Amino acid sequence: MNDEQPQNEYTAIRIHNAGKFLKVSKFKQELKNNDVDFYRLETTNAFISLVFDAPEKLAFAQEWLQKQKNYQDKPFKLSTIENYQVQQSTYKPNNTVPSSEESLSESSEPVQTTPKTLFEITQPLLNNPNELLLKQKSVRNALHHQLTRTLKGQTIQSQNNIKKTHQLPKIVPKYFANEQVRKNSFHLHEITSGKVTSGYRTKGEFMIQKDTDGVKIGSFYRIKDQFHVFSAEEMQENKLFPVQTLKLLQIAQNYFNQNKQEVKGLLVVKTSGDVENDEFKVKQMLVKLDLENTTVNQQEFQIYVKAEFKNIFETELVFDTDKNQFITQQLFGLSFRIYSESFFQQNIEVFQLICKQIKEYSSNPKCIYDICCGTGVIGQIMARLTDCKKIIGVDIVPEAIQSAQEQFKLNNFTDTEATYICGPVEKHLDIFNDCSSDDFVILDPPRSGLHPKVLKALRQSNAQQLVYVSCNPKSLAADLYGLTAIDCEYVKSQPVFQSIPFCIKETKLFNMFVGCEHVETVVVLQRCKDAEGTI
Ligand SMILES: C[S@@+](CC[C@H](N)C(=O)[O-])C[C@H]1O[C@@H](n2cnc3c(N)ncnc32)[C@H](O)[C@@H]1O
Repeated sequence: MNDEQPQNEYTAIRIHNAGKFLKVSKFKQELKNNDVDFYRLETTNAFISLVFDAPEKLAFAQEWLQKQKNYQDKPFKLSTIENYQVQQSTYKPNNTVPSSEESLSESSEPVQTTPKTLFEITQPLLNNPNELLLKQKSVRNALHHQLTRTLKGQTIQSQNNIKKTHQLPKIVPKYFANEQVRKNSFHLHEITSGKVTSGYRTKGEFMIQKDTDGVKIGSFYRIKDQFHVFSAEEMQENKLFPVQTLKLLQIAQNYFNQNKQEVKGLLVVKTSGDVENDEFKVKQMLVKLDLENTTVNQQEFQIYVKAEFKNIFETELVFDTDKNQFITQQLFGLSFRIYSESFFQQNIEVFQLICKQIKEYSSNPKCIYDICCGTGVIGQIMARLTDCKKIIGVDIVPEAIQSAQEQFKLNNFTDTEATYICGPVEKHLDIFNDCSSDDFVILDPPRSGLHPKVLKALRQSNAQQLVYVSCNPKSLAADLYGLTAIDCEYVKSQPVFQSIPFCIKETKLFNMFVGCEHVETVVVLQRCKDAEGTI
């Protein structure tokens, strides 16, 4: 593989639909065994991209791919991008643009996008006119694929560190066995988008490295421990981060360029925005610098950037020199403190649309369960919007719980009681013991989804309605199976669920991550009438 950024013409290939048919690790191994190096390998839900610096390398990859089983009948599709230029944007694509959802079906031609820089390869849907259609398709496929496998008795596994392999269900869930119901549940005909399409990302993580070759600031896309190096132009081209984030990277780069010491670390930049106005404005930033093996004086760096920022942007810049630093985000008349360690939603505008949608599903709840609550934002917003008098929130991150508690006090909830618990929800299952049919349970887990014990506790509780907010359709499908299956052996170590299952009432998509392949899915689940899964 090339260590340096290439300067000449290259050929990039995209393998569409690869996820289903191609084992990426095997492909990489094959390339490696044959000394075929490539500049970049990017895997997304929609496709895999590679850049080769010689035609014979591309030819080898193509030939190997052609030979793969299934290639001829249900293939992954291949598209090549000739004369791909890394530095200048001279590539004029021969685009194949599907005009409707239909044309994105399995048998359709591949969708080509227009990569102008390597950075665009890492953000494959940036400026793609078919972004929304592709996202719908990818979520639907992920959900269908996982659930269909389950129905066939095959094991399904979610992408996580908790192993969730479903065993053959004893009784096929009646609910999913009904083709019509299945279709309706996942008839994801639209994605709700916001107006803001650039500069929306409230958090960026960037590697910083200074060695004998100079300063590199890059993204997390790593190949064999190398990470992509931004040029100044490429940084400008990155449409996802607010301009202040990019300026901060430049300031950091200049600073470390002038500084003699070697540096290796991670720069985390968080911003809060005000999107009630039409224009997305970055109000505050929080910067955390984790430096490894370095002699650089952290304090010096912080003071420097702070001063620069005050002058240039008049932005209040807060440093995480101690654990008590935070930035503040206003939402629905409430404010939330974001500490460096706590999660906060990446796209504030779309998050507000999600909250409004969740509100539609609730009807005067007695208690709101905010599971994986982070800074308590969803639970507190829902409590305010529904005038609910009780909140129970759980999150594993102490700073997030600290923030939730502080905010609850500062947000002037009168006559409302809140209990925030710090720890993994799977270790606090007793909170579901008192759950009643009037309560509203909101689940917003990390990408890995919920622990099987949580699903089991929910099924055995009296909860009637759940809202599941997910950023990963794979773990969502696995968890939906656990919540809706009539009777299944979840994992060998878990007892068989013998409780009334939930059924899926509605599934909605939100374009939370514009330009990237990720999408936020909100699913409403309703308790079935009986253990047989009658809806
Ligand atoms: C997608 S975020 C949602 C946070 C919050 N609901 C919000 O809207 O900002 C997922 C949250 O789950 C928390 N988390 C991860 N694993 C957890 C676990 N086992 N138990 C409880 N919380 C967990 C993370 O700390 C993170 O705050």
